[in-house]
Order: sequence, then C-alpha cells, then structure tokens
Amino acid sequence: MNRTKDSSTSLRIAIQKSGRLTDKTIDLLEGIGIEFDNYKRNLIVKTRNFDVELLLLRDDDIPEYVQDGVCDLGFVGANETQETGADVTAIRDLGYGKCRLSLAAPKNGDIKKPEDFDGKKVATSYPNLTRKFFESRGIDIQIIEIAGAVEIAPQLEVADAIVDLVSSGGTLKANGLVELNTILESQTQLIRTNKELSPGKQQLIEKFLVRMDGHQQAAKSRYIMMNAPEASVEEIKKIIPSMKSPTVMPLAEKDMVAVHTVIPIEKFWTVMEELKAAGATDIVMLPIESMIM
Ligand SMILES: Nc1ncnc2c1ncn2[C@@H]1O[C@H](COP(=O)(O)OP(=O)(O)OP(=O)(O)O)[C@@H](O)[C@H]1O
Ligand SMILES: O=P(O)(O)OC[C@H]1O[C@H](OP(=O)(O)OP(=O)(O)O)[C@H](O)[C@@H]1O
Ligand SMILES: [Mg+2]
Repeated sequence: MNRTKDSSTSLRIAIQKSGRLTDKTIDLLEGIGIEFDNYKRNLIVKTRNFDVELLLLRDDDIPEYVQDGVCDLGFVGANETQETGADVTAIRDLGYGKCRLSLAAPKNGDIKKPEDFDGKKVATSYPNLTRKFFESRGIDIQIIEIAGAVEIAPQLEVADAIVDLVSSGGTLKANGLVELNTILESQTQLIRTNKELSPGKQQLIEKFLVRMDGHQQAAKSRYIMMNAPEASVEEIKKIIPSMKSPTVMPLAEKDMVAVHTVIPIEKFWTVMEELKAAGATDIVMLPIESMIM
C-alpha cells in the first residue's frame, strides 16, 4: 500500500459532476447540513460550514483520485471501483444507484449461457470485469471496448453480445437483448483512501460519518404519534417495535393518552392495522431529518 503522511486538515470529497448519482449525492450532502453553491459551474466547490471541499468529477475517475489521495472520500458506484481495481476501502453502502453488471445477448440468437460466448465479440465499457469473468471460466472472448450506448452494438454487428449495466431491463428490451448472467451487483458507496491521513482529517471523517449515519438511519425511520385509551398502552407497546420505550403523555380527555415513538418505515404499514385494533386513533406518521444515537 502506498502511504504518505498528510498534514492538511480540510477534507476533499469526490462526487459525480453530472449524471445519475449527482442529485442524490448532493441531496445527501445537503441533508447532513453541508452548505455550498455553484456546484454546476465549478470543478472545486468550497463548503461554508464544514471543513470540506467537493471535487466534481466524471464517475470513472473517482476511485483513482481517492486511491491516490487527491481526494480523501468519494461517492461512486461499486461498478466503477471494481472496474478500476483501485486501492480504496468502501466504508458505506448508500442504497442508491442500484444496478447490476450483466451479460446480455440478442433474444433470438444462439447465445444463451456464458459458455456460448466462446470465440465471440463482446461489447462493453467494463473490459476488466468482463475479462476477469470469462477468464475465470476459461472462456475465450474478444472484447470490443465502447464508452456508451453499448446495447446497440449487436444490431450494428459490431459485437455478438454485450456486458453492461442493467436496472429496470428497459434498455435491453428496447434493443432486442435478453439478460443472461449477473457479473456484479452494484450501488453507490462512500469510499475512502487507504493512504494515512492526518489526525485532523481522521477526526473530520468521523464527524462526517456520524452525520451521514444519522441521516441514513432517519431516512429508514418514521416518527409516529397516536391517541389511545390509557388501558391500551401495554398492548400498543407490544405492537410497536420501537428503538426505545415510547413516550406516553396524558391528553385533556380523561383516560386517554398520546403515544409517540420511532419505527422502521417498513414496519409502519404492517403495525398500523394492529394499532387501530388495539384502540389507537388519529395515527400520524412524520419524516425525521436526522437521528443521532
Ligand atoms: N440504469 C441505472 N440504474 C441505476 N443506477 C445506474 C444505472 N446506470 C448506471 N447507474 C449507476 O450510476 C453511475 C453513473 O451513471 P451515469 O450514466 O451517470 O454514468 P456516466 O455516463 O459514466 O457519467 P460520467 O460522465 O460521470 O462518466 C454508474 O456508474 C452506476 O453506478
Ligand atoms: O435497465 P435500465 O433501467 O434500462 O438501465 C440501463 C441503462 O442505464 C445506463 O445508461 P444511462 O441511461 O445512464 O446512459 P449512459 O449509458 O449514456 O450513461 C446503462 O448504461 C444502461 O444503458
Ligand atoms: Mg462514467
């Protein structure tokens, strides 16, 4: 591992300049209270209230910038990190930009499984992952490297099949292709450099992660409030899988209470019917900005 001492304290974070990851990454940074402007016009953006600057890059370049320590952190798809083979550590999976790198071939052709690729031309923007996949299976292919619109290569007879990113499968279908095998499942990750950082930067990363984790946890949780007869509270407590014991407050109406708690979003709809059956009324669900545990 190539380690150099780093004495600066300002964190530098790489994000995609313009593309599928940009809006969600900007929303995430703004959601953890980092303030900046003009990210559309500048390649380096200073933030106002956190010792961080943002570098706006093409997503393909992010893993290597982080590897080399030009940036300390980066927001990028696992597909790019794996393709470049960069020496970085993925420290968080962020749950957006979900897609997979897959083999696909013409619907009515004779390529149905990886072995059928032997001796064929395969168009892809992911030559390294593609080569590794086929080499490890002893299948001999010719890679045709294409930067974009890979799905049209078979129609143009530039290639027999492709390896490309798939999400809904709509692009494959529109081009008469069928998905065969998945090479890699991908999502956006926060990666960090493996170079040694100054104690100041290390502390900044920890502060940044506390905010990020609070934001991610909050995104998965909802604050719920309901009114209920006091006599139902024990039953309601059993139904609600809350992190801590719920807040129970008396209401103006005799023998009635308000119950407040936090629940995982996916539980809300399943417990709601049970809460109503237990006597809860006026159930309100609210989003949470952040949760620092
Ligand atoms: N269909 C998809 N659904 C979900 N995520 C996707 C999809 N396609 C790509 N991604 C993810 O989004 C990332 C960025 O995709 P985008 O199409 O913006 O890349 P790009 O055209 O290579 O951009 P750049 O100009 O920055 O190089 C991909 O590397 C991948 O991680
Ligand atoms: O399965 P789907 O939901 O149809 O998504 C797959 C498509 O999305 C990506 O391209 P993108 O739209 O980002 O365009 P690009 O290749 O020009 O970057 C990817 O390269 C596929 O072409
Ligand atoms: Mg790119």
